[in-house]
Amino acid sequence: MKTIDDLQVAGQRVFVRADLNVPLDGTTITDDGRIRAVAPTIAKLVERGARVIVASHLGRPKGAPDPAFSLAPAAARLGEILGQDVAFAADTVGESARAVTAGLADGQVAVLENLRFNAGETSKDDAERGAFAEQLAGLADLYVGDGFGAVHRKHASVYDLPKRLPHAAGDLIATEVGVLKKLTEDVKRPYVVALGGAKVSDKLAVIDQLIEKADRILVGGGMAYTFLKAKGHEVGISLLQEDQVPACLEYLARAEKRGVEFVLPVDVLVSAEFPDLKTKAPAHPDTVAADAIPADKEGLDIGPKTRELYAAKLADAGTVFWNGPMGVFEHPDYAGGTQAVAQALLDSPAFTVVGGGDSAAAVRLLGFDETAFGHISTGGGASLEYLEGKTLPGLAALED
Ligand SMILES: Nc1ncnc2c1ncn2[C@@H]1O[C@H](COP(=O)(O)OP(=O)(O)O)[C@@H](O)[C@H]1O
Ligand SMILES: O=C(OP(=O)(O)O)[C@H](O)COP(=O)(O)O
Repeated sequence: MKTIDDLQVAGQRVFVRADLNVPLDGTTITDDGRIRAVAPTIAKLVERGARVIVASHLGRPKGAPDPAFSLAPAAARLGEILGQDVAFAADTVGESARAVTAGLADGQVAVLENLRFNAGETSKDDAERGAFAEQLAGLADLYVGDGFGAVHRKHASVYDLPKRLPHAAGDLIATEVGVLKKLTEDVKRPYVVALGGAKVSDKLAVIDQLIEKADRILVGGGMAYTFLKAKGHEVGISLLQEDQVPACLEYLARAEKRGVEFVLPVDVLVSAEFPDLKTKAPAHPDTVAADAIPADKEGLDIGPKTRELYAAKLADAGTVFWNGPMGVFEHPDYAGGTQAVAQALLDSPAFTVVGGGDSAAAVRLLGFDETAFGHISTGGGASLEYLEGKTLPGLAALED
């Protein structure tokens, strides 16, 4: 893979595909880790006299503009971090984007509006994605891929655009790949993978391959309920991927056959309602055994016995990869499971990698020192698919 050092960037319009998909409370960024992670690449390009065009997705808007998913707050934060004005285009490839990018002088930076306001960005149709990539290519001379959190997506700005412009990997991608590569080549055992979070359908599939690589798999967060259902338990109104119940049964059986320890929650915190993340009003959850979730309740965190069990399963690890919060950590009543697992990682002698936008944010928001972990990755799904051994579209496109 070429790096920025292989490109002559002075005076050139350089398109940087970043992952500025940060957690927001309205228009307030609650954790800016992903912006800080890509800022050094942008600063390097600025210093070398490039005209930098930064693009990213934020959230999952439905292919049309939606003010709730505007990148304007992220652009403003990037300006503060860089210590210079950052222009913002009110669209991605329209009149505003053309005017703002054409007006850039050497060393100036612009951020485009959310890529996913355009249906072409995420389209499954190659021609539709290609047409959008052509429009993006018209804005720039060079491409730098540095949105590690999105390299597992076969999207126009990630996969099709680098095929149309001279390209290189940014410094964040180079660092992320360097650390994860070590985890695939030289892993100290026992290798424990902890999975949680809410992107259940995406991430259940990676377990298929992880069974071949890990010694122990701990499942919490929204991921746990499809497994509990597979074991025949009532899961109430918890997050559930019904169509993957048979796959979960197969994973459990295969893990047992291969001697991989598969650990599920033994107790959970439940409530009839999803908590109010804005007011953070007390939620008064009940603690119930994992095989006794009431039909009208939803599991929102792992319970105290599970926290102890998972801490014990992490204590003797040689390597830990953790993606996905153990509960709805954004509310204090459901942050305890995530807090306990983060603390167990710090207490274990293992080399620890925490991956994912929300997982990394959780670690910082719960007050942990991020430098105490081996590596905090900006990508959750991306790291998991890398560790699975999959070819990632956004990395393959940079290698071509
Ligand atoms: N039991 C649960 N039910 C619903 N949502 C959950 C549950 N546990 C965790 N979550 C949510 O998962 C989200 C993060 O999931 P995900 O995006 O998969 O993680 P990451 O960004 O770290 O890869 C958080 O917003 C958290 O509130
Ligand atoms: O937040 C992200 O991934 P993650 O939750 O797996 O860390 C990336 O920005 C990718 O977003 P997507 O899962 O909507 O494609």
